[in-house]
Order: sequence, then structure tokens, then C-alpha cells
Amino acid sequence: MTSEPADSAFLRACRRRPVPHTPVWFMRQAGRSLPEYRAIREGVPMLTACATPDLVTEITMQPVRRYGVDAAILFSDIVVPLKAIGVDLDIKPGVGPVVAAPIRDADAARALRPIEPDDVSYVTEAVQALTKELGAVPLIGFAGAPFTLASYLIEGGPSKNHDHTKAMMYGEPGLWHALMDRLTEITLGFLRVQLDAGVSAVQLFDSWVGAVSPDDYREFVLPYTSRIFDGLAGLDAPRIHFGVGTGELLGLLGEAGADVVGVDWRVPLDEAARRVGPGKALQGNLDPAILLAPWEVVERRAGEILARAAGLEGHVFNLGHGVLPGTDPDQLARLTDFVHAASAR
Ligand SMILES: Cc1c2[nH]c(c1CCC(=O)O)Cc1[nH]c(c(CCC(=O)O)c1C)Cc1[nH]c(c(CCC(=O)O)c1C)Cc1[nH]c(c(C)c1CCC(=O)O)C2
Repeated sequence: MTSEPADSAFLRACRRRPVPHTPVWFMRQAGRSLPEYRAIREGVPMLTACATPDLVTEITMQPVRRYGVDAAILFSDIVVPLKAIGVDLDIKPGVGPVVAAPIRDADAARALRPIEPDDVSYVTEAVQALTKELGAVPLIGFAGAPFTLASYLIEGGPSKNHDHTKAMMYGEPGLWHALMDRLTEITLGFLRVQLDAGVSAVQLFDSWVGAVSPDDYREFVLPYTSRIFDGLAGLDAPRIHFGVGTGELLGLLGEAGADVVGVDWRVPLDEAARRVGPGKALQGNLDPAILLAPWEVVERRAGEILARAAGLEGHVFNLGHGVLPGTDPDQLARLTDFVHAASAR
């Protein structure tokens, strides 16, 4: 039995140390797939829930109790720090973040001020309560990466092609870099608040960055993600970097400086390891849609992922993206047990 997060299989795998079993957690493990989540959220808007420490604590704990996953992830959202510094936005059920006045000019970009710990005191409070309640189970903090935040701010909401975002990137590079610079400071500030409060690891979600080419990533995104990981170096807390559709960017994600690279389901883990390069642990990468198939299919596919990961120095089992709301929680419970048993050494 371990008693400190420091000895946990999750943190050991992130650091590429030997583990008793492959650790597992699920992106969006807290959320609509859980009946106890739907019950507690009834009548409470998403951003209100994120700003209420008791609710954050309870919702974060729900999947830990139910599944026995190897890590908890703070219940929050990538737009919480933007709301906290005064951006007029909301999270619409079934849609996602919606921004009242999309940012398309320099004045609007200049209005984005750095975040102070007092802006998100509810996050500090929730993290402190959670680290007590979790005991030996590590808590992952997170933030949205500048590109993904920029996309929501510039488009005004979810977007398929990120047209306005790219129009600014290519057409007004000065404005783009000024906006990314501010978002980098906000992201760093929000992650530091969580680290100061006691999270054991952090994940940077650059969910939509798969929309750009490698050359454009290097010019328009890499300077900022690198600055974030450099700013969090030497802290003892592993840094995870995740995006969707990043097959062609994996080498650059490795360059950005995280300890762990999250991989979606499009690239097998052994091939992902070659693309990311040496010295990194990998996280992933079951297609969340597979959980909608019968258990026998889930088991076979999860076994294939463990086999692909067998030669890696550090592997954290996860999905390639978040749990789909229609997922049967029993599938996730069985999957957690299966990964633990099949990887036991
Ligand atoms: C792009 C992004 C967002 N938010 C997030 C990302 C990056 C991860 C990813 O790529 O999925 C990050 C996020 N959002 C949420 C978490 C909680 C922690 C977890 O369990 O993983 C995390 C890590 C809670 C949430 N964030 C949101 C929900 C659903 C809100 C609800 O339950 O009403 C949850 C549980 C809302 C949200 N917020 C966002 C979207 C796309 C949505 C879904 C909209 C919908 O389908 O209703 C923006």
C-alpha cells in the first residue's frame, strides 16, 4: 500500500519509473456519464458548480470512489480562468463555451489581464480540501493551452475549422502573438495557483491544436507552450501535454517540454513513442467510442493498447479524448480493473 501521492503508480509512470501496474484515469471521468454527477448538477449551471468548492470536491471524488482510478482530475473547465478575469462567457449545455464578444482586435486582446490567486480562491479551497480527502491518490490540475483558448475567444464558441482563428494567425500575426502572449500568462498563472494549492501533476489541454500544420505550430504555437512548460520546470509535479488530431505534431509536442505526451487514438502508442522522441512518458489512447461497444470489444482493444505500450518506459492508460456522455459507467469500472490486472507485474 502506498500512503503518499509521490509513491503512486500514476506519478511513477509519469516519471518513467517502474510501476506495480499501469496506472489509469479517464479524461472527463467526472461528468454526464455518471448518474451521481447528473443528480448533483441538477439546476446548477456549469460555471457555478466550478466556483463552488464543496461541489468541485464532491464531483472530483465521484469517479475516484466508483472506479478506483489512479488519479483524480480537478473538476473545472478550461474557460474558468477567462471567466475569472472578467471575460463575458458561459458554458451552454450540449454546446460548450460561448463568448459574448469574440476577440478580434487589439483593444479586446489588451483587456485580458493576468490572473491573481484571489480571482480563483475557490480553486485553491477545492484543491486543499481534495488533497486531504484523496490521501494517496494524486490530484491532477489542468488548464487550456493558449491556442485552444484563443480559438474559443476568437470564434466566440466551438468551431469546426477555426476560420477566424487562422485568419488572425495568418493575417494579423502581431495581434495573434500579442493575444497568445497574454493567454500564456493566464494559463501559467492558473496552473501555478493549482500547484501552490497542492496538485501533484498538471495537464495542459491543447484540444484543438491538431488543426494547424507542423510549420505553423512551430511559428505560432510552440513558443507559448514551451514557455508554459519551462515556467513549470523543476517543480516535482509532472507536466502532461494533450491534444486531439496531433499525429503530425507529436515531435513538436515532445519539443515543447512536457514530461508526458497525451496521444489520441489515431496513432498507435509504439509509433507515437517514435514520433515524440526519447525521454517522455505517454498517456492514452483508447478511442472513447469503443466504450459504447460490448465489453469483449473493449477488453480486446485495451489489451492491444497495453501490448503496444509494453516496450515503453512510462505509460499512463487513458482514453484518446474525453468520456462520451452516453458511456455506461460499468464499462469504465471494468476497464479500470482490466488494465490493473492485465498489467500487474
Ligand atoms: C475543450 C475543453 C473544454 N473544457 C475542457 C476542454 C479540454 C478537454 C477536451 O478536449 O475535452 C476541459 C475540461 N472540462 C471539464 C473537465 C473536468 C475534469 C474531467 O473529469 O476530465 C475538463 C478537464 C468539465 C466539463 N466541461 C463541460 C462539461 C459538461 C457540462 C455539463 O455537465 O453540463 C464538463 C463535465 C462543458 C464543456 N467545456 C468545454 C466543452 C467542449 C464542454 C462540453 C459541452 C457539452 O457537451 O455540454 C470546453
